[in-house]
Amino acid sequence: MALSTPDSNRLKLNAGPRISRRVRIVGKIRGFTDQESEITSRDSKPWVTVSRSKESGSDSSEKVTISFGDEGSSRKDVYELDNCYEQDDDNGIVFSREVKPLISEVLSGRNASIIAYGARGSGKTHTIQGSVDKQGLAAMAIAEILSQTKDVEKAVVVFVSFYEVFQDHVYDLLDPNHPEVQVLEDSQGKIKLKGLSKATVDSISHFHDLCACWTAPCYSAQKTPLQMPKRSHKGLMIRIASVDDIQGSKRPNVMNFVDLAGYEDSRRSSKDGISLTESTRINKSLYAIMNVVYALNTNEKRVPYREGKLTRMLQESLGGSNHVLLLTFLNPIPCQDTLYVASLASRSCQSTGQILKSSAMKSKKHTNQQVRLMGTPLSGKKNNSASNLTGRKLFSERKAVIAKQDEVTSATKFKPLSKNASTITSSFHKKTSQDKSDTDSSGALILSAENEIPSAFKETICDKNMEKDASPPNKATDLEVTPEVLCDVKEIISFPDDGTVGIEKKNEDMSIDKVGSPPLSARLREITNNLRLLEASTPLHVLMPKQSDVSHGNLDSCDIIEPKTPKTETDVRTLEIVKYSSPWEKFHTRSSGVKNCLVQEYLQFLNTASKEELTRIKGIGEKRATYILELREESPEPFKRLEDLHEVGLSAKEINGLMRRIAGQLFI
Ligand SMILES: Nc1ncnc2c1ncn2[C@@H]1O[C@H](COP(=O)(O)OP(=O)(O)OP(=O)(O)O)[C@@H](O)[C@H]1O
Repeated sequence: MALSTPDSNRLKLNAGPRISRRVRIVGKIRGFTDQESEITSRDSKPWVTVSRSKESGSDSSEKVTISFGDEGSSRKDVYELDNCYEQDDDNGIVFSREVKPLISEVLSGRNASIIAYGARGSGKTHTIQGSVDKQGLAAMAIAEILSQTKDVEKAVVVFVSFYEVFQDHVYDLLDPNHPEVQVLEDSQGKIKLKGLSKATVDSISHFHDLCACWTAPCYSAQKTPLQMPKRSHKGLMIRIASVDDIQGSKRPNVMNFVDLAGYEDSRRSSKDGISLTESTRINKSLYAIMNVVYALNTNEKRVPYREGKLTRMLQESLGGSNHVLLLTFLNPIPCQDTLYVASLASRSCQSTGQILKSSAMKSKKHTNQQVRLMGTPLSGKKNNSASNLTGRKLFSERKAVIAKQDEVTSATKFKPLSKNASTITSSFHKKTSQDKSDTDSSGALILSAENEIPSAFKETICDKNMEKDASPPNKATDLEVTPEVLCDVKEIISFPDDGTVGIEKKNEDMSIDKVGSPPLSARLREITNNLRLLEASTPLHVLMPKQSDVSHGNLDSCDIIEPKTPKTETDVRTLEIVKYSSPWEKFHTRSSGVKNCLVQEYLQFLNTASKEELTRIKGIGEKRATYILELREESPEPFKRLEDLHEVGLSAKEINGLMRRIAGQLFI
């Protein structure tokens, strides 16, 4: 439509360090509730602290770090965000600094989305929807839009739609019957929301009246009242169009407000008594959002919109030159879920699209290493302590495990999974009376299966010694050899006909221009790996013939003279020559290998076995087996690590017990 051109009236949202990232990630620490105020003494140190660089002050163009934990605690977890609003900052401040500039963008022809993400009870609803005595961001935005469009030349119409996404089904909240909304894609790839009502808004009081449906109980598609879903995503879609544009069937500009369901570790028994399956699904949809955020911020070629209904629905507002603001809400009192939420948000915040973009073009694997490095939490400044977070893939739930200093450390890797693309095209001709919105009746509906499975994080255990100093990711000490790096190492070995081991190709990736040049640690890593390979291919010592053999002029001795590579043990994972200092060490190392093998076999079994076979394993009953099959439908290989078994409700202790039983059975 373009109420004005996209480039006019540009706000400085992407200025400075954020230039290459599409999603701005901003924290907001919830204010204390009355109850919390009572139990928290005035003098006690806050659990969440925000550190700003001296130069930036409260300037929102500089990044901030947030840290969790007591001042005196030996463990302090520190994360970086684009900005963070503190407990006393009210909705008005967040609106004027973060949302208002986006309104100008929307009126300039772009779309914008404000997404509230956080643990349960972290203040998302209070900020987005508001409360009886405090206006939320959504209402403030409507008031501002109405005010800014009041006097424009062309008459402008503002429509609103309210919806709820519950268990991956979208419901129209404006319609009292709450019918299901279908998310369709036309032949041009445009998203159509079939069945989503819209209402024009001409005043803020009118908006408040309409808004009531946001908090009203939900009904099923069969029009029977459902128990109020406690954890669902709630959205407001504001569409702004000039009368001319409506007549010309131009698409309106959109501003979305999404109040996501609160994140809660699904292994904890929920207060609402919702089932594990439900809880896992909710979290999965949150991961879908975070995967999209990550992909956008790292300039991934493919953004996994299809991973969730909500991401699919918002697809057109999230990509391209549109703006996304991820408001990450933080509980002010110790909360494991908040740590997890902060770590995921921070991971997307640390990614530097520019570096990734150029390196990704040249070497995807190399890029993966960078993402892994960048996903490592920062070290605390105050006590200079390590703050290490167990990596986790985004599409399945993980408990936020904060490893202690000097304990096993993990780095993360962004691992794209591949799946064969397939596209099924079918015609969609039905246009029901329910179709109140954008559905194009003539459009062919493309039901394309996922071209890709969303990227995922994978845990990588690093060398323990490397972590003694939890250095920033680009320190040269990051020269650990992780399994992922080893994949690269294996790839660069070629075996020419002459039997020599060649090291080639990969160094080409290093010849990247200045802008996109990989960090020093990546280059050093590459060099070190190459050196290791050279070392592995070079005999440690050469067996020389005994003098006496030569002096006897025995022709056979020529065979002995030929230098031979000594028989050494090569670690298949690291391709390094392994020297064991004792039989115990050898036994210990090798039995770990056996253990890993068993784990892999077991995971493969879970990924492929039939229901009957699954139930033969102790600890997997009928219900769990059914759930495993359900998970396999959603993702063909849901179990990649033992920790993935948390998905089916097994605790770490139970997983351990299970593996012990399996190992024990081998000796029966
Ligand atoms: N800034 C604030 N000051 C004081 N109390 C607040 C503030 N923000 C939220 N609260 C209170 O905290 C509680 C949880 O807030 P809210 O319902 O907004 O959280 P939520 O993140 O939306 O929760 P859920 O994930 O369960 O939907 C409510 O009682 C709310 O009144």
